[in-house]
Amino acid sequence: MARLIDGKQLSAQVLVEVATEVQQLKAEHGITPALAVVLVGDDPASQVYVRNKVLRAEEAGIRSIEHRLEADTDQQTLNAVVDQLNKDPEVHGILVQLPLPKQLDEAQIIAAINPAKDVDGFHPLSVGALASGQPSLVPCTPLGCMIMLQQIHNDLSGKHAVVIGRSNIVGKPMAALLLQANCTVTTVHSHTQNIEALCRQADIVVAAVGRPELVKADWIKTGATVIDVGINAVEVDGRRKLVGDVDFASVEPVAEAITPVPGGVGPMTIACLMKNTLTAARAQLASVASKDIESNPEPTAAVG
Ligand SMILES: Nc1nc(=O)c2c([nH]1)NC[C@@H]1CN(c3ccc(C(=O)N[C@@H](CCC(=O)O)C(=O)O)cc3)C=[N+]21
Repeated sequence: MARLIDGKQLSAQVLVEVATEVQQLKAEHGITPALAVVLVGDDPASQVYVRNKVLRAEEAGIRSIEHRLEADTDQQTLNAVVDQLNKDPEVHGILVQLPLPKQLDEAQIIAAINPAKDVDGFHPLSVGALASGQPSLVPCTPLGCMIMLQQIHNDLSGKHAVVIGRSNIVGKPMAALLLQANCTVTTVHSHTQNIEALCRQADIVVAAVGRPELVKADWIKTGATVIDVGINAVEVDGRRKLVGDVDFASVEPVAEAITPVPGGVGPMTIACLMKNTLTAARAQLASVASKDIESNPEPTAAVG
């Protein structure tokens, strides 16, 4: 029996920590961290995400702002919304829900977000900072996965981690974080030969491809840790149900530890979004303070 890494419980712990620090920021500086979410159209996965996000923000004491735009919104209109949020000193985090309707240029919008408010960690500056080991806002899902892994491994040094999938939002930043934690990292994807054999060498498998129950028991080394990022809606006997990228029933007996779906990585993603909003609010406070010092320098002592 594998140890179950309970994302519901662990995310609740993360949220309590965030809530405590949010209260501190309010008490000491009179600042309420605020997170703005921009949702264009009505993608069903994004709807679930927005609903859960509003609930968790409330629990954390974070102010939450929603901008819902029509599915046929044009680039200029979306840019104007982002620009207004960029300039608003009372907004600390901005998240534009992906995927966007196809008339919109995702890369352009992401690059238009003020990097200081980039709580998704998708801005090119955030991506570059993570890749080069500079402090940055880290994408929420990979950050949540790292917190889950820390429950199982005190030290990830020297572990072989196989990341299945190379998306900008999960696979690539996940690989960067594992590398930062001194893992040996292999990223496998649709063009990889012998995926199963590579996975079987892994101490840690992170599955993030969006293919229902792709990873089977014979892909997994006995005693490996398995993190399942997939959230796939499938029909079983005419009912909609959520399954991961891992065939949980068959893999669970082989693994040392495994995350469930639902109740695994999903809730951690949302908790990390709150964590990033707090981090962004603090950094913005510090940056305002340093600008004040620049514009009002201490009078220099008269010499002589
Ligand atoms: N810019 C951007 N950043 C995102 O991070 C982002 C996005 N766009 N667009 C949509 C996807 C989807 N996503 C989810 C996160 C958590 C759950 C989640 O908490 N799921 C629950 C179950 C949800 C349910 O009740 O059905 C769970 O896994 O237990 C779901 C979906 C983040 N996304």
